[in-house]
Parts: sequence; structure tokens; C-alpha cells
Amino acid sequence: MSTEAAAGQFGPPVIRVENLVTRVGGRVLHDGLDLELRRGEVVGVVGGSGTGKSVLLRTIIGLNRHVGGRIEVLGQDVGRLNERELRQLQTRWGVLFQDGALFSAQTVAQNIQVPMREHTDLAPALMDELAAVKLAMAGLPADAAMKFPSELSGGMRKRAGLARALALDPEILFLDEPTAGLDPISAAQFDTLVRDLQKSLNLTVFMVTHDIDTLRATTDRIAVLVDKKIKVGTFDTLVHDPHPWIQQYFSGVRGRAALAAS
Ligand SMILES: Nc1ncnc2c1ncn2[C@@H]1O[C@H](COP(=O)(O)OP(=O)(O)OP(=O)(O)O)[C@@H](O)[C@H]1O
Repeated sequence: MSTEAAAGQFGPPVIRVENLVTRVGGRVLHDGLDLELRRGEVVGVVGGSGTGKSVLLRTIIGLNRHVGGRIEVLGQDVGRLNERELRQLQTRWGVLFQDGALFSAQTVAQNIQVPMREHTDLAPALMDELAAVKLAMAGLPADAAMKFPSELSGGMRKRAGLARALALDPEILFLDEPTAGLDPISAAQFDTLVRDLQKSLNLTVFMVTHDIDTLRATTDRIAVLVDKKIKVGTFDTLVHDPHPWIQQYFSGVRGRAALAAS
């Protein structure tokens, strides 16, 4: 499928990044970067280590200031929002950070309720019920609610982080390396979960990943971060891109295996 056809089957843009320039630690990481995500699509962001994928995610959600360009999320210019407006907008997306970022001294249920406590004044009993629903959505057993993160496997911790990301019924899900550190079976199960949730909730998903199998299994389009910019394509189009890093990534042994499997 062409990139245009892949984008064309989705709704209006929910994330629009135009001519983005970011500088971190005195270094320009993104320089004239453009990216658009439409409602209901899953876009995977790949690129070499240290190219600024996580920084891009953090910049889009307003945790890093950009020095140039414009970021629009759900129709709002992220760079122009005051703290209160940004907090309001943050209730419309969920984030699964790379390390899960669960609070170790809180149970899984309490972790899932963090965004609810921060952004709503729901009664505790209702928050307990909602946490149970989110746990089930993330494919965790009910008894995981009272466990602490240290009592869970890596895959279960990812699911708990996902349950927390779903706490406020988000429109957009930001996932940073969701399958990193998982064995191949758990990673494949997580891929299926993300795809199922996307479909049932019509989520738009922005996913940073290194995992070529995850890209193949879950994404509609792929955004490659090279030379401080984004090149967007699909598996089928990017395999023909002459850029050396893209060639190496998609036409290497793993890329060929993933393509053959799709
Ligand atoms: N707060 C910060 N202060 C200074 N430098 C930073 C900061 N955050 C990130 N960096 C640097 O910016 C660069 C990009 O980091 P980022 O985490 O976005 O890379 P990445 O593409 O996600 O890499 P990886 O695939 O290895 O996770 C790295 O060199 C990193 O050390």
C-alpha cells in the first residue's frame, strides 16, 4: 500500500508536527521535522539510537520545549498552552513510558488511579471499579490490582503501565518502546493487545520502537527519524528507500524476515 493510501483511510489529523526544531543539552536533535498522525492510525517511530525518538514523544506531549516549528495535538498548539491548558489536554492522551514508570510503593490499582486522582474527583469506590476495568482491558488478572510492581513480571508491568495509560479513556496513546525487554512471546502478545485496543477504542497510537516485528504487526505507517527529520512510509515503500540507515534497517536480516512473514 502507498503511504498516501495508508494515510487516506483514516480520520482527520490529531497530531500535526510542522518544521519542528528541538535542542537538547546544546545539541539540535530535530531540524525541520514534519509528521502527521490521523485519527485511528498506528504510527511506529523508528531510528538509530540517540536520534531523538523519545525526545520527540516528550516534546509532542509538552514535557520538552521546542525551539522552532509548531506542534498541534487535538487541534491545540502545544507550544502556546499555559500550564492549566496543558494539564487539561493531557487528560485526552495516555502515555506508557519506556521504563513503565510505575510507582514502586503503590499497588497496581493505586498506580492506575494516579491520573484519576490528579485530574478528577471521582469517589474512591468508583476509582476501584474503574481500575478493575482498566486492568482487564490490559489483559491482567483481577488479583494483580493489589500487587506491587516488584511482584509482577516484566510483561505484566508493561500491561499495568498500559492500564494506567488507559485510565482516563484517552483518544491518543503514546507508547515508548512498549516491547523492549520482553521475550518474543510476551512481545507478540503485547502487539496483539495494542492492536485490539486500538480497534475497539478507535485510538490513535504513536509508538516509539526498535522492534521490527512490532512494526509489522501493529503499525499502519512508519515514521523513520533520520538526519534530524522524519521520513514516512510503510513496510512496502521503505524497503525501497535508498537512505543507508533505512536500507540497513528494512533490508537487513531481521527486516527481510519480518517482510517475508507479513
Ligand atoms: N534531558 C536531556 N538533557 C540532555 N540530553 C538529553 C536529554 N534527554 C535526551 N538527551 C539526549 O538526546 C539524545 C536523544 O535522546 P532520546 O532518548 O530521544 O533518543 P532515542 O532516539 O529515543 O534513543 P534510544 O533508541 O537509544 O532510546 C541522546 O543523545 C540523549 O542523551
